[in-house]
Amino acid sequence: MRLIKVSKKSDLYKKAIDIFKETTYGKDVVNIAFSGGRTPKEFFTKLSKEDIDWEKINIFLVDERFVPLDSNNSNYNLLKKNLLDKIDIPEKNIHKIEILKTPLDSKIDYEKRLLKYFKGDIKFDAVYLGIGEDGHTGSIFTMDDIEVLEPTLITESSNHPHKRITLSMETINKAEKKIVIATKEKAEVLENLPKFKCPAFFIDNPIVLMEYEK
Ligand SMILES: O=C(O)[C@H](O)[C@@H](O)[C@H](O)[C@H](O)COP(=O)(O)O
Repeated sequence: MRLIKVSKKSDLYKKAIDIFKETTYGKDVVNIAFSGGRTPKEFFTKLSKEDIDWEKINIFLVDERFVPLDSNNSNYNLLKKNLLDKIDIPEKNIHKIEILKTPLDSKIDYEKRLLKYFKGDIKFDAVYLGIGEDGHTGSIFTMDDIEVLEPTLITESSNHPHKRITLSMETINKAEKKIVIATKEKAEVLENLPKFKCPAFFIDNPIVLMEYEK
């Protein structure tokens, strides 16, 4: 694990942007997956103001709640409002998790498109992750969820609303970079990860951007 500690929230997002830019250098096509939740909102807003060649960036979702895409609870909607609507990116570069008739339909559809796009081997250049107070990441909530070897899975948790479609830990871990953005409220969870071995503990070699309380 690479731990980068910063004392200000704004530096947390600055580091996340630096890594984003580093990831794009020298590449003709870049494939990045973003998570939802509250943490990335400001990161998306700041990222939208950067000088980035969006033509070469393909944006995917790490996870999605099974709610209409224009709902305030949709991860795609968060990404759209705070980043996609503010940048010049071709529609074909945006790979959302479509909300179809059932979560299974959505999972199958996303997985099919991922496999087609990555020609069978789903490897992102970077995956941006958050961490829940219970140690979940993406929408991977339980130890059983971690074991799934398929590229995506459907999950649910009594502590979190909505069924979810999420990349599996297997897929997340194949990414070249796994970046975890942790605001200071998450310091305690991060500290306890080795003890409780919750899903976020199983991210392989992450870059953890952590805001610490001064
Ligand atoms: O859809 C989601 O909720 C997420 O992708 C989830 O994994 C999130 O990253 C963490 O729960 C942290 O959420 P907060 O940033 O809201 O604390």
